[in-house]
Amino acid sequence: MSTIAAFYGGKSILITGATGFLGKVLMEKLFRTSPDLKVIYILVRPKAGQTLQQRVVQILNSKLFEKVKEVCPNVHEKIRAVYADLNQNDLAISKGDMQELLSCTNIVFHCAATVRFNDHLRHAVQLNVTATQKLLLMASQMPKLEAFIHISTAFSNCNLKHIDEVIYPCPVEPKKIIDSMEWLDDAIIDEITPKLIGDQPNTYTYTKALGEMVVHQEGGNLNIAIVRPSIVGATWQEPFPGWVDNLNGPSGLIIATGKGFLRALRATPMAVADVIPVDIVVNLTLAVGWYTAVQRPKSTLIYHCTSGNLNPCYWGKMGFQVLATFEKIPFERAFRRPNADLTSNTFTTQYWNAVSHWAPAIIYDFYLRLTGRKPRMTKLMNRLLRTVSMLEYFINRSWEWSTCNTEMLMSKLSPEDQRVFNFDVRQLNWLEYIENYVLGIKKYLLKEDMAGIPKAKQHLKRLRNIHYLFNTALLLIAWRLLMARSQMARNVWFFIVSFCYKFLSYFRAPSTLKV
Ligand SMILES: CCCCCCCCCCCCCCCCCCCCCCCCCCCCCC(=O)SCCNC(=O)CCNC(=O)[C@H](O)C(C)(C)COP(=O)(O)OP(=O)(O)OC[C@H]1O[C@@H](n2cnc3c(N)ncnc32)[C@H](O)[C@@H]1OP(=O)(O)O
Ligand SMILES: NC(=O)C1=CN([C@@H]2O[C@H](COP(=O)(O)OP(=O)(O)OC[C@H]3O[C@@H](n4cnc5c(N)ncnc54)[C@H](OP(=O)(O)O)[C@@H]3O)[C@@H](O)[C@H]2O)C=CC1
Repeated sequence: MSTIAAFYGGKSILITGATGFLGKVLMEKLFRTSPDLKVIYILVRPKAGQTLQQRVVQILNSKLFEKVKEVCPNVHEKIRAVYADLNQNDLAISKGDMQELLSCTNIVFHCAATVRFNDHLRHAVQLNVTATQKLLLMASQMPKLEAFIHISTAFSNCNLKHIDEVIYPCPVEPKKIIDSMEWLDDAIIDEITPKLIGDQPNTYTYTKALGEMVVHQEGGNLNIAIVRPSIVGATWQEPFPGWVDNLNGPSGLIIATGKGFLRALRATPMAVADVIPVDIVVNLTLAVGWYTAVQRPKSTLIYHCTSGNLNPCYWGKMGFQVLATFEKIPFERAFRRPNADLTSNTFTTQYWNAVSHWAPAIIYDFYLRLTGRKPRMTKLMNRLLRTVSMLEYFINRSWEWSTCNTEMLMSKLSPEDQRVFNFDVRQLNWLEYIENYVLGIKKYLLKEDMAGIPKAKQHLKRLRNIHYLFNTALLLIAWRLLMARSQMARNVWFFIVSFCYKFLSYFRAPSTLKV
């Protein structure tokens, strides 16, 4: 019997961000391995016209939860969706709900965050810093609380090259930032944002670092731990390989490449692609929850959930494998054949942008206009290249994260727990993982049918022929223009033609003799 699974039995667990990518997988694993847990409270806001209950039903009816329904048929009775908006000062939790949460909660997993790199600083501070502060205040009033697990990111200190499992000081105190956001207007915040974030690449990593500092400063006597995952990718094994449901991290770019929109990327092939499967993050998080509650470490422990130092994969290899997978499992209705280059300098990037991105988009929009349709490709390309530019920072650098606490925790797990809550990234086979990732994107994100693969392959063949035809026509036109303008080109052409003629005559002569 798994000690960790048994630990969560009978517990009341509070999860923020449970409707997000990580939160859903966390909830799924909890229900699957500890079906006898008492209740999972999730802080949810209504979204996209759906009520809280509709959102919960949608999650429970998804493929991700199929196995859960087998082992925990009354799962819907064990989820309690609590109305909350972490952007509001009081988190918008009703008095009654608040009382229940305060008196019952045993474990808190704080996953909610804004993960957008370009979010306005005020909003990013509100969600990633102020909300964390408010949750800590709530946690300090929970008499039954055993552990508070805060999910941060391995990139919260990405301005450093080597990152230890410690909290690094922030140039400006989080409290001062929180206060200033209350009275500064948006225009002034926009103006000071670059100065405040300093050598951090965006408001996301900056506010996640502030969030950690808040945990450190305001955690008081709480039993807290911080988990820092790197780039969270599709599931590796559980509940099944390749599950993913949003465009974040590599997923969006894999789609853009598979559909033939993205044909070149400024990336360093030998930089480490520190991707970590979401089920590994969840397994570590649950093990951390157990260890923090049971062992009550004297200080706040930080756990790096990264792959680079134990089982590195590189962007070049990853890109190569992604492209190889498209040969076997192509996406439907591609714009062009998937084939992308990693470029390493600004000049070649601009060249490829002009030739491989803008030119086809402009030609296609011209064709759409000619056929009476609305042009859309240049707009899409604009958005894609803006997205790529935001991600470039992370695919042109490598970081070293120490993983002492994570390895220490692994050594404390029983063999059964090491199996059920496996977070040993050394066991991961990247080639297999990437193939399943691409397959997962096709099935769960793009919702494409596997039966359509032969047709998709046929479509790619047609695109390849069009490509060859287009290139041949272009070459002939260029050559014809050159011949018309340059005597030298004409001389070269006649030389080649007469050479070929002589060559052929030489072979024809003996064969005539034989006859
Ligand atoms: C040795 C030599 C070998 C050579 C080998 C050669 C082979 C070469 C082959 C190369 C091919 C390469 C194949 C592909 C391989 C994969 C490459 C992967 C690169 C991945 C890089 C990932 C880096 C991530 C780093 C993360 C570090 C931090 C980790 C965290 O802690 S946070 C979690 C990550 N967070 C995110 O990812 C958020 C990112 N999103 C945003 O910040 C924003 O959404 C935005 C991208 C800035 C855009 O914001 P906007 O305000 O402009 O718009 P909006 O958000 O409304 O979205 C607009 C539309 O764009 C869509 N979209 C959103 N996100 C993405 C995305 N990540 N990718 C693509 N598209 C995205 C969104 O859906 C909107 O679409 P619409 O609804 O249709 O309008
Ligand atoms: N994905 C990644 O690559 C990485 C993620 N992380 C960290 O993991 C955690 C989870 O990330 P991930 O699951 O990918 O992110 P998602 O964007 O998928 O999920 C974010 C969650 O936060 C919730 N949320 C956002 N704003 C509010 C709000 N105002 N009130 C209530 N809830 C809100 C969202 O709810 P709603 O559904 O209503 O929008 C959603 O449940 C974050 O802390 C992130 O920093 C760390 C490293 C990498």
